[in-house]
Amino acid sequence: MVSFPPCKINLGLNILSKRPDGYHNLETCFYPIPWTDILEVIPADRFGFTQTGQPVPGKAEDNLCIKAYELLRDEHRLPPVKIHLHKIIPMGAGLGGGSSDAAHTLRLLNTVFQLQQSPAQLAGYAAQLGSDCAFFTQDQPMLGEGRGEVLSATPVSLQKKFIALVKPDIHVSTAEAYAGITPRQPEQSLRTLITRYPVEEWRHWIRNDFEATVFKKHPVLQSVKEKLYASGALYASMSGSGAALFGIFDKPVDLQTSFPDMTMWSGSI
Ligand SMILES: C[C@](O)(CO)[C@H](O)COP(=O)(O)OP(=O)(O)OC[C@H]1O[C@@H](n2ccc(N)nc2=O)[C@H](O)[C@@H]1O
Ligand SMILES: Nc1ncnc2c1ncn2[C@@H]1O[C@H](COP(=O)(O)OP(=O)(O)OP(=O)(O)O)[C@@H](O)[C@H]1O
Repeated sequence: MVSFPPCKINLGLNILSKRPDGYHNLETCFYPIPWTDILEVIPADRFGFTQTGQPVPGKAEDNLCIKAYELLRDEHRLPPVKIHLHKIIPMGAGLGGGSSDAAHTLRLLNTVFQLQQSPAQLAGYAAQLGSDCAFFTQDQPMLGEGRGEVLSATPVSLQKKFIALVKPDIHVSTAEAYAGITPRQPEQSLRTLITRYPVEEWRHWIRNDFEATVFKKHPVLQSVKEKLYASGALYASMSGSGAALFGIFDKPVDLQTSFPDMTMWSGSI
């Protein structure tokens, strides 16, 4: 069985406090974007994992698809499977591609072996694999709190808007980005602001707390954000801990000439 794990953008990202377990409490709005990997899981005589597309850094056995399989195998005595991952979503981008692959491996296994796990149960497993993973057990925008795994519905919609994602050739380590942050409590919660104001006013109210430190280290990212606004974006921001940025437009734009050397995705959602 095949699925198409999407990526996410973060509409706002407040890093609220550092926790005793080393993680940070945050507040964000995850929004799914159909820039996808391709993932196949089939029952087999012995376990196998193959990977094409962009090479994933690290050892194959550390791939989050394998970690996801091992988690459910141990809990539900699963038989062997063959997993194939075709990697398209840029890595080190703040787009959560690895997290999405992990969550979608859980979802495929749930379907293929009829495990009857509810979305909430799958989200519980996903949270053991990474803070962003639980979101990818859902197919709709969600507010994320806690370390990102405490999810609640939000009416935010970007339907009829045009989205462009730009990934400069810079890799940002999530752990390193968190290490550079001084947490803060915003005056008003993202949950309130994001529904109170229209997209064109978000730039005055909604921010990504990673931008200050990550832009300082990689000034080209600041210039990409400025170019997105200069091209007519209603709102532009870095996603997660970077290095991808996105712009939200009210009509299709051709940004290929503005960002000739960068990996891009654009479309309506
Ligand atoms: C930046 C975001 O993409 C925003 O959605 C996420 O918070 C990142 O989530 P993720 O990649 O799933 O992160 P994890 O794999 O759980 O953690 C990687 C590292 O990031 C840091 N980390 C992550 C999430 C969080 N809420 N607080 C943290 O401090 C920790 O140092 C952790 O060791
Ligand atoms: N299936 C996978 N796809 C991508 N990366 C994977 C995968 N499995 C393990 N990884 C490891 O996770 C690292 C981060 O990948 P990912 O694409 O999730 O980063 P990201 O876009 O910065 O996401 P996030 O914002 O969730 O940290 C990779 O550099 C790689 O070492």
